[in-house]
Amino acid sequence: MARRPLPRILTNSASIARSREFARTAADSATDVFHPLIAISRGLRRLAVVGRGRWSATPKERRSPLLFLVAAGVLAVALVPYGPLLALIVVTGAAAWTGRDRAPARTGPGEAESERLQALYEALVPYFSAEGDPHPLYTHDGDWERAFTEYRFDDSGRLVRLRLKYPAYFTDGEAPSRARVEQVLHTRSGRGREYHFAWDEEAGQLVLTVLGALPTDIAAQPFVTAPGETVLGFTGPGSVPRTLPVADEAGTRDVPPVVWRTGGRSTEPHLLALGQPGSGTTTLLRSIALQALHHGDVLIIDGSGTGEFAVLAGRRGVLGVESGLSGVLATLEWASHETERRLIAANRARQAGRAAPDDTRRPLWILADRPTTLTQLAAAEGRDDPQRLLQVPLRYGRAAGVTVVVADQFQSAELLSDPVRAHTRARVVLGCAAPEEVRAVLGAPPRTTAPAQMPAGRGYARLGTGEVLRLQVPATPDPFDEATGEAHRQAVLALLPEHPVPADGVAPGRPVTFAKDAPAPERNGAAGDATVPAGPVGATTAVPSLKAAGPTGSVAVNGSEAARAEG
Ligand SMILES: Nc1ncnc2c1ncn2[C@@H]1O[C@H](COP(=O)(O)OP(=O)(O)OP(=O)(O)O)[C@@H](O)[C@H]1O
Repeated sequence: MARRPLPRILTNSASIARSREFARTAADSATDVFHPLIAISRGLRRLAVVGRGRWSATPKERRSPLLFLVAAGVLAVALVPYGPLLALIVVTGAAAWTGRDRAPARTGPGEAESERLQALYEALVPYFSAEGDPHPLYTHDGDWERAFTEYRFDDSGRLVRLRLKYPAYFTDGEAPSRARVEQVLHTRSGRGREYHFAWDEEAGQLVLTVLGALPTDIAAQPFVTAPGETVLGFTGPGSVPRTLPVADEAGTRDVPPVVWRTGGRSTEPHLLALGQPGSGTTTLLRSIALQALHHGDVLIIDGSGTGEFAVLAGRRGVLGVESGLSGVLATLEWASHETERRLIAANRARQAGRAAPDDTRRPLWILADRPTTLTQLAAAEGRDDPQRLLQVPLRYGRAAGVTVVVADQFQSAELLSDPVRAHTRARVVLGCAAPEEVRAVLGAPPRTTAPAQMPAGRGYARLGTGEVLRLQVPATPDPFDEATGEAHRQAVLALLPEHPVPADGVAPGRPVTFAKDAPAPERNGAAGDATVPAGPVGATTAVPSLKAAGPTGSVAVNGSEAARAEG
C-alpha cells in the first residue's frame, strides 16, 4: 500500500524550526507574566510542607486543643468585617515571601575566573600601553574590569567570549599589530579551540568568541539548492544568512552552507581549490561533480591519474574522465571549441532577436584535478600545456555556461597558469595552512584561528571579495576506495546518475574520445551524440577569432545541431 506523505508542515524543517522558536518565545513570555503566580504557588506549597511538619511533630494529646484553636481563629476571622479578605491578603503575602527565589543571583566572576581575566589583562599590557599615557587603560597591577566589558565562561571555567576596550593609539589598522594581540589571546585563553576575533575600530573594541567545531558528519546528499548553486560545504552559525536542511542518521537539521553561484550572472564563475596532500581537494571536486550532474554535463581531468573519479566514467552527463595527456589535450581542445561555439550561437540568436538555443544553455563543467602534473608532463614531452587550453573556457565560460574548477596542491601552485589564477575568483584552501598561505590564495587572512586538529575536507572559502568563511566539505569519498565506510559509499552511489542505455550496443562506461577529426564522440546522456571540434585546433586560443569565426569556424554540436548543419 502506498504510504501517504506526511503533511508539509511535518516535513518542512524551516517551519518546524520557526514553530520551535515561536514556542520558546511564548514560553519565555509566559514565564515572565506568570512569575508572581509561580512564586505564590511555590510559597503555598512550602507553607503546606511546614504546616504538615509541625502537625506531625505535635504530640497526639495536644492535637485536639490545637485544632480547636485553629478553628476558633478561622471563625473569628470569618466574623470580623473584611476578615476573609484580610486573611487572603496575609496568606498571599506570606506565600509570596516564602516562595521567592532565594538562590542568590551570581554577580561577577568567581575567584578562578577573576584570576584568569587578570592574567589575560596583564598579558595585554605590553601591547595596549604606551609611555606618556596619563590615564593608561592597561597597566601592570591595573584593574581588568575597566578594560574587559563583557566576558563569559563555560561550565568548565574556560573563557568563551570576551569583549575588551583598547586605547585609541593602538594601531588596529595594521595586520601585524592585530596578529600579535590575537596570538596572545589565543594562547592565554587555551589552545585547541577555534577563536574568532572581531575588531570594531570605530568603538576601539575587540570581541573574542570561541567557535564550535564544524560538523564533519555531513555526507553527500541531494542539497536543496536552486539551479546554478553549488554547495561547497558547511560553515559556522551566523557566518551566512541562510541554512540548508541536511539529513543524517538522527534526522534532519539546518546547517549554514557555503553556496557558490555559477552561470551568466555570477561574479565568481570559476573556482580554484588548493590544499595539502590528502586534505580533500579531490573529494571537493567529486562533491561538485555530483551536484553539477543534476543540471549539466561534466568533463573530468584527473591529473593525478589515481582513478579517483572512475566511478563517474560513463555515467549520464559525464562527457569524459581523462587522465592521459593525449586524452586530456583532445578533451580540453573540444571544451575550448565548445565554449566558442556556444558564444557564437548565443550571439547569433541574440542578434536575430531569439532566445539562446537550448544546446548552449546546458551548463558544462570542466573539473581539473592536479592539472599541474600534466603541465610538467607536457613540458617534458614537448607538447602543449593543458592549462593553455583552459584559457578560453576560463575567459568566456561565464557567458557560455561553462564553469571551470581547478584543484591542486600548494606545492605546485607556482605552476598554475596566469589565466587560471586570474579567472578563478572563487577560492578554497583545504588542510593545514599558515595564515599567510591562506591570505596568498584567498586574498585575505582568515578571521579565525585554525583548529588543533584539521579534519579532511576542512579549510576556508572565499567567494570574490566576500568574507573568508570556514568550510567543511561534505564527506564524498570514492566508493571504489576500500577504506570508504558503507554508509558513505551508499550515499555517493545513490547520487550517481545512471549509465545511459546503450542504443547502439556500446557498452556503458566506454571511455569517450575527443580526438581531432575523430567521428562524433558520445555525450553520455545528452540528447544525442556530440561531434568533435571541426575547426582548426590551434584556433581555440586565438581569442580575437571568436568574433570572426563563422559557422565553419567552430565546432562541437550535439546531434540535432549537427543534423541542422548537415542539412
Ligand atoms: N570532506 C571530507 N570528509 C571526510 N573525509 C574526507 C573529506 N575529504 C577527504 N576525505 C578523506 O581524506 C582522504 C584524502 O582525500 P582526497 O583524496 O580527497 O584528498 P586530496 O587532497 O585529493 O589528496 P591527494 O591529492 O593526496 O589525493 C580520503 O580518504 C578521503 O575520503
